[in-house]
Amino acid sequence: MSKLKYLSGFGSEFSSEDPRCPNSLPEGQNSPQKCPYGLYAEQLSGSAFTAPRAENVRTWLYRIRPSVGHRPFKRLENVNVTHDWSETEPDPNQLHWNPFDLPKTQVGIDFVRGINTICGAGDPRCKHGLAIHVYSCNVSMENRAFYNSDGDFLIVPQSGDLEITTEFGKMVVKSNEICVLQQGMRFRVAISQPSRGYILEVFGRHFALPDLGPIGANGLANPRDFLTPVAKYEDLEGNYEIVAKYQGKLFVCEQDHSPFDVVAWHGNYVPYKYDLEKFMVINSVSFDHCDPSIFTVLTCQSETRGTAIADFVIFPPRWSVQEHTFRPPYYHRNCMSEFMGLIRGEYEAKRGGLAPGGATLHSIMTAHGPDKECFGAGSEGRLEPQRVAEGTQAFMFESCLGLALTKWGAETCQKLNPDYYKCWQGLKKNFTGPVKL
Ligand SMILES: O=C(O)Cc1cc(O)ccc1O
Ligand SMILES: [Fe+2]
Repeated sequence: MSKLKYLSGFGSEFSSEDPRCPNSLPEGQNSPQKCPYGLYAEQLSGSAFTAPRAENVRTWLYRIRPSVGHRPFKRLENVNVTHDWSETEPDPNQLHWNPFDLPKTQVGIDFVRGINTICGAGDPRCKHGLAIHVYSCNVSMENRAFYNSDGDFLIVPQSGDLEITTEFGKMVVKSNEICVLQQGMRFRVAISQPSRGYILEVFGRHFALPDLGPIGANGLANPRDFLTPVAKYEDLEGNYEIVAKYQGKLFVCEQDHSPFDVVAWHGNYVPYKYDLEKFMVINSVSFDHCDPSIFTVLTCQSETRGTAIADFVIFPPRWSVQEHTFRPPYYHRNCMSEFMGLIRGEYEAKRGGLAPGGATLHSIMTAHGPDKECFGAGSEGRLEPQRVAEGTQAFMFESCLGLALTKWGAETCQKLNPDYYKCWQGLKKNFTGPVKL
């Protein structure tokens, strides 16, 4: 496939026309009596009409047919997507999942069928909460599109590239890149090999770049490195399925044409992708271990100041130079929930304890931190400047909410490691005792 073009920027007002139809965007107004090329105008609203200007997001789509021309939705059964947070009993233990399986069956499982909810909290009806899923698929979505009424998907591919066709155009998202498909945006995922990854879903609020405070105007994830597709329509007749995620359940309907028929669009409510290698890492160059919030790529804020429904945080390769410091992550008990995954390599606080495609969950106030080996190496090693996490990429979904496990996450997947707690056993007492008088 030829190299795709993208628009660069975060939160920008963009406009895009498929080059096959020059001047397809109406000039000077959104809804002319007749749109150029006989297109239909349709607005996709991502915020209340009356949201403050800084948070007001919407896009105008100029399409061959309006989205409304579909037949009725019916429930799609036998899926592992759920927002029923009462399926299992609460569990305050440290949890560790071995890598989730790629589909084991000869039967084709596409991206939508391959979504399995692991844990979450809250309710999309109240526009408050989140869900964490993994996906695992072995075929492309054919004549099938998906949209999420409940919130936004932040997708973290772990293995396998995703070629994502959206109403706005196409984007290819590789491992070590992420993408965000916001509420309501229709998309289709094509793959060229069995593929697996993680999904962070937030209900009713959008991801934003974190404030930089005294860091200044630049750093962490820079806005220009976020890429949005350019308009590219298909004019295809034939049976097409639209799958909707609505109030935590999946529904499917049919229509007689491709929904990817947007010839031109303009607005600030768009899908985007980001290459994690572009992250400008900031850290202590003197002493002590900074809190991992310095590695926040995107945040979805709650109504409580500075407190996230979900932060997406990475642990990228970097130099470690701190003096007279225990450099690895500290021992920790947190008022937030910490779900971690690994894209590649190993996680510094748990070499071998977390494998690519696996996960851990350290829930609210659940004690966690470096394993025995890491503590030993971190307190004895020579503190020269050192590259850490080379060739690796761990990440964390951190949330102020208490997460409940689904039945799939706790049992069906059969990936929970009952021996996880053992990595902290045998942390021995080093106390030298009181001063001898
Ligand atoms: O390893 C973890 O679980 C996440 C984590 C990272 C860090 O840099 C400091 C504390 C912490 O809990
Ligand atoms: Fe922590």
